[in-house]
Amino acid sequence: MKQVVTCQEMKFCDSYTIERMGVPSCVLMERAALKVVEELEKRFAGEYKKQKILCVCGSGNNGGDGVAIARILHQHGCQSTIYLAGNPDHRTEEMQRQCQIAANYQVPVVNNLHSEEYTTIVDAIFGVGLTREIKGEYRDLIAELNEMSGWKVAVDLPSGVDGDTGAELGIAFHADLTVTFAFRKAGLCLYPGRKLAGQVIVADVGIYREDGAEPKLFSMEKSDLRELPEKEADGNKGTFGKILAVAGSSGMCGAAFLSASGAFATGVGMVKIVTPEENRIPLQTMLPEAMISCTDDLEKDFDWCDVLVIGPGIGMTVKAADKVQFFLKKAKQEKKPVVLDADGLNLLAENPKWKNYLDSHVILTPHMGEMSRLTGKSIRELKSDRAGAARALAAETGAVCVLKDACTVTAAPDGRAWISLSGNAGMATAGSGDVLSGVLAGMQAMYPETPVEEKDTGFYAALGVLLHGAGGDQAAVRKGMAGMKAGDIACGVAEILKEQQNF
Ligand SMILES: NC(=O)C1=CN([C@@H]2O[C@H](COP(=O)(O)OP(=O)(O)OC[C@H]3O[C@@H](n4cnc5c(N)ncnc54)[C@H](O)[C@@H]3O)[C@@H](O)[C@H]2O)[C@@H](O)CC1
Ligand SMILES: [K+]
Repeated sequence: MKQVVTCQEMKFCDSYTIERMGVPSCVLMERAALKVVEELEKRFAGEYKKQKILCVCGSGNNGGDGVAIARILHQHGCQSTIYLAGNPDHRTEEMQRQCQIAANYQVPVVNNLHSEEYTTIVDAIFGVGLTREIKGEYRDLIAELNEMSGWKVAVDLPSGVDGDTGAELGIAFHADLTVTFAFRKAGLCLYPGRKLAGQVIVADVGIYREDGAEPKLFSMEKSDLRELPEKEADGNKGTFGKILAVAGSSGMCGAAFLSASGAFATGVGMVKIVTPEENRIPLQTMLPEAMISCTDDLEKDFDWCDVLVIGPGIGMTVKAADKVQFFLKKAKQEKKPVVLDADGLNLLAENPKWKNYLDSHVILTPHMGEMSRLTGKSIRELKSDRAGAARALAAETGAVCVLKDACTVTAAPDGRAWISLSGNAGMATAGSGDVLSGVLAGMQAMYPETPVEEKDTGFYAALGVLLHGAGGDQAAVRKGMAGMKAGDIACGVAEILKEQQNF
């Protein structure tokens, strides 16, 4: 789990290091430039002298980094060239200093992008200082750079990417590699910024969080799966968790099957599916390991379980609504963990009073459409700030919000949020969310000894999202992104957990 920062937080860390700790700004810039040069030279390897590198620099400190990069490459014997964009009168003090040093070393400066064919283009136009939509000259410049051939490297952020939301502010540089400084910026984790950045390297330039501020935003990578608890050697099917999946309706038993499969993949002891009678035979045939309950004795089913999944394929009938309300109410009274998914969320949107049943024991798993119904906001608005939207719903309801999208954000009511870096486009397939609901329930069951009020439900949910994404990546390796189906994700989850075991 790594800290992720907003542009404002990054600027604060910069100025804290410079003003409070007394590290000169030009020292940080030199380190930043050296780190980018190191990455460039790794790639150039033996072909070093043949490289023709164009560093395109803006008038802020991102531009200063670019000029310093060109100068260091020049000193190393590379053919590097500077292109200066923007108004010279707007240059920061650091940028002016870098221009002067580069002039002292006679680093070539061009004012025509096409005076030569370049092997590498370095984008140092805007970094965390980008504040508004890119227009006019800068827009034309970035469009032209995107048309040029050569390896594309962005300094700190691809110019045009909003470092907080990942949005493209008018236009953005399309990078193959982004070397970002000190911390990954949120906009490099969220789409489209994540795609525009290419490979991301976080470089240590000597800027740390030393002000004692609590980090609030994190990225989750596959290596974080080591946080998963080990399976107790002396456990039994009772201690490994009993999941109740309130799922499926007439003609919709697949959702129940997939949700239960997701739960089983995480290693839970038992799964019982509460579903209409007509689903009994298909479910028992497909998944004989699951117990099926088709009675109206909901009280008994509730008492049996440790964790509930409510909603996959349940439909929007009055009967379904009664069931959802019953289980939500009981879970609130008895503090049992709940994953509320799919039609469970649509029913919640239709019954806003049910928000009284929500608390930190509940995980809401809306996709963008369900989130739009729950909040009344348009999908466009939600997509413009995914982390903000997830946090707002968590704060409003007191529940954990897993906002599902190409990059899923999990937010806890206390303001912490986690962005998952696992997963792939092949997971945008029917039933993928049903599997996730079961995986999330399984994650909550992995900590049977911890009372629900002490459980870090948000973090476990974020781990579950990461695991589901890693399972999807595994499925893509085996079946391909086009051919993989939701059931393959559940198998992938089991395989990932197998990798974690020392067996
Ligand atoms: N000493 C420091 O503070 C360090 C800064 N570093 C670099 O400095 C960058 C931040 O520098 P700055 O704060 O100067 O910001 P930037 O260099 O990112 O850009 C700021 C400039 O762009 C202008 N601008 C913003 N949006 C615009 C738009 N849409 N169209 C036209 N002009 C626009 C601003 O008015 C300002 O002149 C970081 O991303 C990083 O690359 C690194 O060298 C590490 C140390
Ligand atoms: K840049």
